[in-house]
Amino acid sequence: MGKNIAEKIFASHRVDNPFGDIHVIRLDAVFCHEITTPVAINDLVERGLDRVFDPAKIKAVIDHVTPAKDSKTATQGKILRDWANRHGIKDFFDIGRNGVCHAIFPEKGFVRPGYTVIMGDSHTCTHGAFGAFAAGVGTTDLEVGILKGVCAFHYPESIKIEIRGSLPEGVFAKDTILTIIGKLGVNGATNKVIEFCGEVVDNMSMEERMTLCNMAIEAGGTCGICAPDMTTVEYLWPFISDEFSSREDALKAYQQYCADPDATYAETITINGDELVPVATFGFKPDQIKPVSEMSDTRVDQVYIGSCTNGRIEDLRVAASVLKGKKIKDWVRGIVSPASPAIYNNALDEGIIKIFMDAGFCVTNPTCGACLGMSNGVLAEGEVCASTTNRNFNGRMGKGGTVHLMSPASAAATAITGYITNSDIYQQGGNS
Ligand SMILES: CC(C)[C@H](C(=O)O)[C@@H](O)C(=O)O
Ligand code: SF4
Repeated sequence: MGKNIAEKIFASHRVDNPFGDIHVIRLDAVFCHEITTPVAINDLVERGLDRVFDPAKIKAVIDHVTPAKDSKTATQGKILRDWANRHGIKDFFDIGRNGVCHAIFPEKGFVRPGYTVIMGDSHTCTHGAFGAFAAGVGTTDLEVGILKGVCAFHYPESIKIEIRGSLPEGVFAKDTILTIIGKLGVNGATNKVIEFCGEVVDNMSMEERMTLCNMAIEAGGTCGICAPDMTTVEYLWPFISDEFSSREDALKAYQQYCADPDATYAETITINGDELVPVATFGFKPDQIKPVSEMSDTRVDQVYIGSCTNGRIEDLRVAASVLKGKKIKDWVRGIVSPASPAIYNNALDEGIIKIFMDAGFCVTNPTCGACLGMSNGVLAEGEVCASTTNRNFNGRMGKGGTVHLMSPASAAATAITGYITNSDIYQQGGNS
C-alpha cells in the first residue's frame, strides 16, 4: 500500500515499535530556545544526566525575550548559553546573531526533506515546509531527545489538504491557512499531520509554505508538511551543493519522501484557491475568521508585523509595498520585528526599513517579544492589535488585550487607516 509523506519519514527513522501505535524514531535535529530548554537542562543536571546525544544535531537560540528584560529572562538565557558552551553546541545564536527560532533555523539550512525534528515549541510544525516531520514536544520528550536523539510518537495519521487553482491578487498564504483553520476548527487536526498539496502550494515559495505549515498546530495538527520539490532544492542549494552533483540529483534523492499516488489519508479536503479572500480573526480562537472586508468598523491601537508566521523578508516586502509613501494613523502604534538578522539586513539593503520608519513604524531587533506578550509591544487592558502572528488567545499579547490575526498586507493597510482594512485599497501589483 502507498505511503504518505509522514509515513515515509517514519518508515526511514523508526528504531522501535515497543507497543501498539507507539513508534520511536531517530531524530536528525533537536532545536532549543531559552523558554522551554532551561527546564529540561535543570532537570537533566539534577538527575546527573548532563549530556547531549550529538552537539552537532542540537541547535539553540535565545529568541523569545531578547535582549533580556529582567533577571528571570536573563537567567533563562544564561542557562541555555552555559549549557551550549559546556557541550560544544556550535550552532548557538545569542544576541546580535539571534532571531525567531522558526525563522533562523531554516535560513541556516538546518532542515532538510525527510528530516525528523523536535523542539519544546508548538510552532515547530513550521519546518514541515521542507518535507520534514517536525513537532513540538513537552519537557520529558525534549530531555530524551537531548540525551538519546530519539522521540516516541503515536503513529500519525495524515489529513490531505489540496489547494487547487491560484490565489487571487491580494490573497496570501496567511489568508489561506486562516481559511483552512476556519474550516477544520481548532481541534480538527488533533494528533494528525496536515499534508498540504495542490497547485497553490506547488507555486508557493518556501517562505509561504512556512507560513502555511506554521499554523498547522492552530488546528491541533502535530505537523504541517509539504512535498519537497525544486523550490525546496533551490532554497537549500547553498547548503547542499557539496552533497549532490546537481540540483536534479538532489531533487531525485528528496523525492523519496513525496507521497505515493495511492497513499491513504484520514481525510482529504479540497479547497479552491481562486475563491479565497483576505481574512482576519475575531474572538479568541484562530478558527474564528471573517473576510477582512466585513471588519472595517474594528478600530486598532497597535499593528504588529513579525513572528515565525509572517516576519520574513517576503512579508516585510509586501507590507512595505502597501506602506510606501504613506503614514500610519496617528493613534496607531506600528511595530515591526524582522524575524532574523539576515531578514533585517536584507530589509535594510532593500530600503524596506526606511519605508517602515518613514510611515511611522518602530523597528525592533529580531525577537518573538510582542507575539506572546512578553516584551517589545505588550498591549494594555482593552487594547486591540492587528497582528501577523498566529495566536489570538485571550490576553496573548497582554492581559485584557485583543488580537486580530491577518496577513502582512492587511496589517499594513490597517495601520494606515486605523481600522481593519483590506490591502486592495492601497495595493496594485503582485502576490509575492
Ligand atoms: C514559549 C513557547 C513554549 C510557546 C510555544 O510553544 O508555542 C511560544 O513560542 C508561543 O508561541 O506561545
Ligand atoms: S514568534 Fe510567537 S509563535 Fe513564533 S515561536 Fe515566537 S512566541 Fe511562538
